[in-house]
Amino acid sequence: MNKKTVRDVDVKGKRVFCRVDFNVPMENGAITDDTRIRAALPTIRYLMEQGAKVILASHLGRPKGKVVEELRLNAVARRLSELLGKHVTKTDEAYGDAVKEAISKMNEGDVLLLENVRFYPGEEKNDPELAKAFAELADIYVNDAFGAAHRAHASTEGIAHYLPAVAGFLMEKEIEVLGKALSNPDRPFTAIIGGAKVKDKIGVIENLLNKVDNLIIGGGLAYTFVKALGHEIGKSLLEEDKIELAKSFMEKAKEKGVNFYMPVDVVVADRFANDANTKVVAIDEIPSDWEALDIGPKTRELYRDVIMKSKLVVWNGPMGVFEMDAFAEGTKAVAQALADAVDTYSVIGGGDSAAAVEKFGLAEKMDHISTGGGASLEFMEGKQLPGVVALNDK
Ligand SMILES: Nc1ncnc2c1ncn2[C@@H]1O[C@H](COP(=O)(O)OP(=O)(O)OP(=O)(O)O)[C@@H](O)[C@H]1O
Ligand SMILES: O=C(O)[C@H](O)COP(=O)(O)O
Repeated sequence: MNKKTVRDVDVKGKRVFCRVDFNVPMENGAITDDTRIRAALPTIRYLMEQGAKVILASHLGRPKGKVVEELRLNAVARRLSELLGKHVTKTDEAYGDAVKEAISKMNEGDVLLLENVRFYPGEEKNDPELAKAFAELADIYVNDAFGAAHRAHASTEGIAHYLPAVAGFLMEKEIEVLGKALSNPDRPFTAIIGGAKVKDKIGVIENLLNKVDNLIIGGGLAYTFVKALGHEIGKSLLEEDKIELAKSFMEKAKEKGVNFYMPVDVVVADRFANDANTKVVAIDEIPSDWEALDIGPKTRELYRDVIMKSKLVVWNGPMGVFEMDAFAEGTKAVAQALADAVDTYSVIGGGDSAAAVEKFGLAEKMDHISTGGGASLEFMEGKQLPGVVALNDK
């Protein structure tokens, strides 16, 4: 990475504004998955050990510029205190006099967590005044929030214009792993694209078609491709206006010599429910009043085979409705194949695929699980991430 990192600055005794992505899933005020908090620990611990005064900032959810009580970061501060084995002070605001006062009391190695930065309308508007108010709190800016690096917000982009700005370890690792996959991949290089909608994956498929040896399609978006081939897809997900695009992707794959894999069989259901009646049918035999909610056993085997023969696999989006056990087998099979393929470097592109790997207890077996859903998608589309661009060059 051609950007400066925490290793390139002297943080001893300095106030460091460190943007992290603590946008964790919560249920009834409790954190249900603390992966993103754990992922930021190496940077936080490093800053503490180097004698910095660590001021952490994050968003949580989408409060749209207003205070939303359930989206305060109090539970996050408690969890972080437990993980660090050290009290983390939490302020009820993200800038201003009370915050400055709290920071003035910090000793070297102390950690303070600011309130949800999205409680302020200026955050998402990247308001320079808010960016300046954040910058006033610190001497150095560290961005370790890869998950929010695709957002040009005051705490992810704006602030970098007013302070020395460097990347944290998580940001560095994410950019290096995903960057290598796109610029210098070990081959055969396979991308597995699933999830709900073609619309969300257009850019990724377009970009990856120029880079991969194999492109595997699964999930709800596969059925627009199946339809494009002229098959009946019953009540399966369809984006009518993307059929032509799906055709053009398949043509482009042929031109480029990319092996394009689609489901050969599927699990169909008579309704969208875990206890629906289900059966496995060939891809050209989907009954008109049923919907395909998972890839079938032959497809699982085919995809496993491709994964096993690959040196690098990037996976984004589930193969079926994995939240329901009845339609989780396809996603599980892909996760299991990646876990079994010890010579294959596996990169999980965040979001639902990361949640699925976690759910199946296979997270430890993956080489890299991105903490960014949208951010890793945009990166794989070949876009520049504003939160990275704004950091100081080496
Ligand atoms: N065949 C299918 N029919 C309907 N829904 C499906 C099907 N296959 C997968 N899904 C649903 O797609 C959803 C995931 O799609 P989405 O595009 O949000 O995933 P993603 O690419 O992992 O996104 P993100 O990374 O932003 O979380 C899951 O909730 C899953 O249930
Ligand atoms: O969960 C994420 O993908 C990041 O935290 C960014 O959140 P956002 O999509 O609300 O900007």
